[in-house]
Amino acid sequence: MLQLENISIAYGKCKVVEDLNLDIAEGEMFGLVGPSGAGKTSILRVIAGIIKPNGGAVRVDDINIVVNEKKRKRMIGYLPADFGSYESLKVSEYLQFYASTYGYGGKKTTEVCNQALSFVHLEQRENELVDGLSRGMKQQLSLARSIIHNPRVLVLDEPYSGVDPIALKEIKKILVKLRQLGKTILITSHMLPEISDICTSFGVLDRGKMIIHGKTEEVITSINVINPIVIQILEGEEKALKILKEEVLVRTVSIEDKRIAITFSGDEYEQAKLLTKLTNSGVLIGSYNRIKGDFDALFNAIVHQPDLNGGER
Ligand SMILES: Nc1ncnc2c1ncn2[C@@H]1O[C@H](COP(=O)(O)OP(=O)(O)OP(=O)(O)O)[C@@H](O)[C@H]1O
Repeated sequence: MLQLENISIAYGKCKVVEDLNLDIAEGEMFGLVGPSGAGKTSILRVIAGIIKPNGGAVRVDDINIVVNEKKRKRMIGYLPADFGSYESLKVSEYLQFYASTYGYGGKKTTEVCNQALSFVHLEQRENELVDGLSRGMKQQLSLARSIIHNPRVLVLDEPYSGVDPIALKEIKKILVKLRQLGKTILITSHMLPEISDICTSFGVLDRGKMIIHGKTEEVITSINVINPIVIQILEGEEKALKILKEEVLVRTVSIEDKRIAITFSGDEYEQAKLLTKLTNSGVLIGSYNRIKGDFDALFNAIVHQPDLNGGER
């Protein structure tokens, strides 16, 4: 539904993104993660029409919104990374201003502003000054601004940035509600753990290249291959080692403290089958677990390791 086609972005001579392709299906919440400077904000700015790409197209339902500004404005809602300062502007005035940029006027303005404010749970704050709001509330207000014209696609640049844990929970709830409404959402973050629980798919961007992407479960499974399975053998260690060394999905085998650690490239079914094979051959197993590892470590491993999708880095 939202397609980036050979997108290239450069600032002067500095190429930030080159020939990037991405296809996000309708209703997906796609998380774009990557270290600082990877090019996430630049990509969102291209989709939002803030900057023009040096090459390529951004399509929503086959309409190239890089050239069709009217459709882009109608179809895209954007939450920028920087909130900015709005001295002496009340919450209601802030939203009314953005509503007017979408052509709303009179009663309709009040209606869309109230709807957006209530969607992000800020209806009690309409008379407060924008600059007096907490960072979390500012992000909620920014979300209200991005949905005011009821766009089909939302591009959200680090909506959790700088917010406290309570606000983070609140914002996640709002995002899930938007996903349930069928919005197609592209959200950026520095950290995979922050978004992996709400995104249906995600990609990791490093130096302008998408080094891995896909459905969240699939990506997590493929990332998981770098985590070992640790097997505690109570009886039959020799037999277990023989089986494991012959198993094609087992990449490496090492022994530590009567426990065998293997790197295993199979999914959870193949993992279960291997356990059955071991026990059926008489090996007595005390425990058999895939070390989960934390997402931070996984993220660092992907960003600093060769491309798991097989592409060039
Ligand atoms: N207006 C600009 N002029 C020159 N260079 C820029 C400009 N905006 C971004 N860059 C450079 O482009 C690269 C990508 O920046 P971008 O902000 O897109 O990355 P990012 O992944 O969003 O990083 P962060 O997570 O820190 O926001 C960086 O090297 C940055 O310094």
